[in-house]
Amino acid sequence: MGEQTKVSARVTGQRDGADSGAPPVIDAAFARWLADRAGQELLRVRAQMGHADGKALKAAGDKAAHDLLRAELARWRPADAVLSEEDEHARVAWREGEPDTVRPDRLGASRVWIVDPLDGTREFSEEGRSDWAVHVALWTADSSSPACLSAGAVAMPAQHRTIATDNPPAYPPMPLESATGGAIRIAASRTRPPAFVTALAEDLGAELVPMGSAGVKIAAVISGEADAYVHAGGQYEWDSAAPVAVALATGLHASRVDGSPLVYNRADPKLPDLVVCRKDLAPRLLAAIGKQLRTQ
Ligand SMILES: Nc1ncnc2c1ncn2[C@@H]1O[C@H](COP(=O)(O)O)[C@@H](OP(=O)(O)O)[C@H]1O
Ligand SMILES: [Mg+2]
Repeated sequence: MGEQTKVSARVTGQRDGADSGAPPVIDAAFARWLADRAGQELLRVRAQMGHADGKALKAAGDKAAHDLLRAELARWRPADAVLSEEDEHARVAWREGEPDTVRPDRLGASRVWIVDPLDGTREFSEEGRSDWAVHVALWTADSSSPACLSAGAVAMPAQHRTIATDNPPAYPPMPLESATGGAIRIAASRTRPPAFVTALAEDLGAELVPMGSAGVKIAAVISGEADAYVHAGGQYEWDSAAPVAVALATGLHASRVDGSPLVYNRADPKLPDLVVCRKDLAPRLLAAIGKQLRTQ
């Protein structure tokens, strides 16, 4: 009891000390703290620059959030590797047979932070839109967590909310409209939806809900505003790692569109498709997607 009290006091003390710069020691709470910090920085950049030059705003936001995440990870988790969308060589795949000198250090690491400093970059640059997010996930080689994602946080600062694995939202999401007879609501990209998504919606009698940011769409499934998120045609590990960590922690289904598992920290960071939904909906949705893929 005494030891327990001491540990909680230390953790609480560090959390309380966030203003003085000390973040939580527990990875999931640290992920939330970090995503929130980057989110506040993005709000500051947006307020300071305004929306007159969207291209400059996107570049400034990406850089500010990336620099903050990089600096805080180097300071508080110096032994861990990082895979970030904004790193120069992040999109380049390392292949068997290439010299070890070009192998990214994350491939031999046991702990890798997979971060997207600004997901929904396009929406960030558009005035009045709140569908953009900061993603912070921790991949751990020996983790018993699904997909080896041992922590994750998605901050949606313009919506004043953050979801994270330190306090995963309840399952199942409410309201269960599709489970009670309403049409299934499928969240999909506003600008690059899967080629088959309209035909899929027609087949299922589903309603499409266009939104920006993979994190925001998965958060919509977690909160019950949508029943599923379906994506195909291109994406990278950082676009889904953090929200998938939270979705899996709440008990939702998350997989590739062919039903195979999502795998992170691979040599090639491309992870072009996924589906996130309630477990009871997964068999029906995957069967309908399979039908579309076969007719493409
Ligand atoms: N066909 C594609 N190829 C590569 N990346 C894609 C893609 N479709 C979506 N994405 C990425 O997935 C994220 C969510 O997309 P969307 O908002 O369209 O749903 C975005 O990340 P970024 O904003 O971090 O670049 C976007 O770039
Ligand atoms: Mg992204």
